[in-house]
Parts: sequence; structure tokens; C-alpha cells
Amino acid sequence: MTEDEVLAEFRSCHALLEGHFKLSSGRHSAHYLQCARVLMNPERASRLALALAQRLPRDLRSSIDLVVSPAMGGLIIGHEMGRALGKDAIFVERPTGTFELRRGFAIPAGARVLMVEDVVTTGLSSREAMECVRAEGGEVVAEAALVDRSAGSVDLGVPFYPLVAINFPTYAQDELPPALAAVPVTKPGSRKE
Ligand SMILES: O=P(O)(O)OC[C@H]1O[C@H](OP(=O)(O)OP(=O)(O)O)[C@H](O)[C@@H]1O
Ligand SMILES: O=C(O)c1cc(=O)[nH]c(=O)[nH]1
Ligand SMILES: [Mg+2]
Repeated sequence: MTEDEVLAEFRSCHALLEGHFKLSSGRHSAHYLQCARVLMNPERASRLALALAQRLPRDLRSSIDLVVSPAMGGLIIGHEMGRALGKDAIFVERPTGTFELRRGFAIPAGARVLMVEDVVTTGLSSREAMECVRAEGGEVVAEAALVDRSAGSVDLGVPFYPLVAINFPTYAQDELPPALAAVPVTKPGSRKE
């Protein structure tokens, strides 16, 4: 799948939004990729996951023991990646603000973990989720995501394989362009303020 084909999938289901969005990192943007809308169609979700799995080098792909994704956004693509790789897919969540493993999930000591996200912008959520996996005994060997909003500039400390890399500008709260500041802001994600 080419990057243009992936973006066409987003456009076809109205998942490439324009407006004023507060992102997970606290930064603001005039664009938002609503991956949940892309992934709401199971056939599309599994097709995108297969394409993403094919981005992984063959030796890496065959060495993965477990898929872990950060809730909420990572859940569906993580599950579909588990299916594509033939591995279990579990998730970490942050009911009190910090990622933790719940629901009877466990990570076998030394398990080679593929972290799977829907979107990476600053990489903050990915790094926090990786900390949790390491504290639980896993070894994060790589990350895969549908979208890299940093267009290749983010450093996650492990090899990173996005399906599409794109650079929509983001702004700190105190540096909003006036045209963006004039638009009412929405915060689509679930990270607590
Ligand atoms: O690279 P970052 O700057 O951390 O941004 C990307 C993160 O933001 C979104 O999650 P969000 O925290 O909005 O919550 P959600 O997954 O529960 O929707 C997305 O699912 C990533 O996890
Ligand atoms: O940075 C984010 O929070 C973010 C950006 C984006 O385009 N889509 C998304 O789901 N989260
Ligand atoms: Mg998320």
C-alpha cells in the first residue's frame, strides 16, 4: 500500500479532520487523523494491519512474541496486528493517568514486544507505554503505527515502522496562529488533562 492509498482510506471515511484540535501532548493542530473512523470497518482494519505488518523486516516479524498497544487508540490496530502476526495482542491503559497492565494480562519475562499505536505525534504516549512494558519484564523491539505525524523526526528509542508519515504543523498553547485561535477547540483523545 502506498502512502497516498493510505491517506485515501482516511479521506474516504471522513477521518482526516480540519478544525482546531488539542492533541494528547497538549499541542494544538488544525488537522486530526481520526483513526477510530478508519478502523471502525473490520475489513479495512484488517487490510491496513496486513499492510503494516508487511512494513516490518522479515526477521523482526518472525521474532515478535507479543503485541502490546496503548489504550484507547491502539486497541483495534493492536488486535488486528496480533491477527496479522499470529500473536497475542494485549493492551496497557491509564485509568489513573499512568499506563498499567490490568485485566489479568501478563508479559512473560524477556518477551519480545511489538508496540502498536494508531498515531504517533510527539512520541510521548509511546514512550510512556514502553516504560510500562519494560517494568512488566518485556523487551520492546520495535514500534509500528498507522500514522507518524512527525514525518520521521520522532525518536522512540526503537525502530519505528509507520504505514504513513505526514507532517501537519502543531503549536504550543501560547503560539497559536490567530486564524487557529479563532476556531473553537475540541480534544478528541482520552488522555486526562
Ligand atoms: O505521540 P503523542 O504526542 O503521544 O500522541 C499520540 C497519542 O495520542 C493519541 O492518544 P490519546 O492520548 O489522545 O488517547 P486515546 O488513545 O485514548 O484516544 C493517540 O492514540 C496516541 O496514543
Ligand atoms: O497527537 C494526537 O493526539 C493525535 C493526532 C491525530 O492526528 N490523531 C490522533 O488520534 N491523535
Ligand atoms: Mg492513544
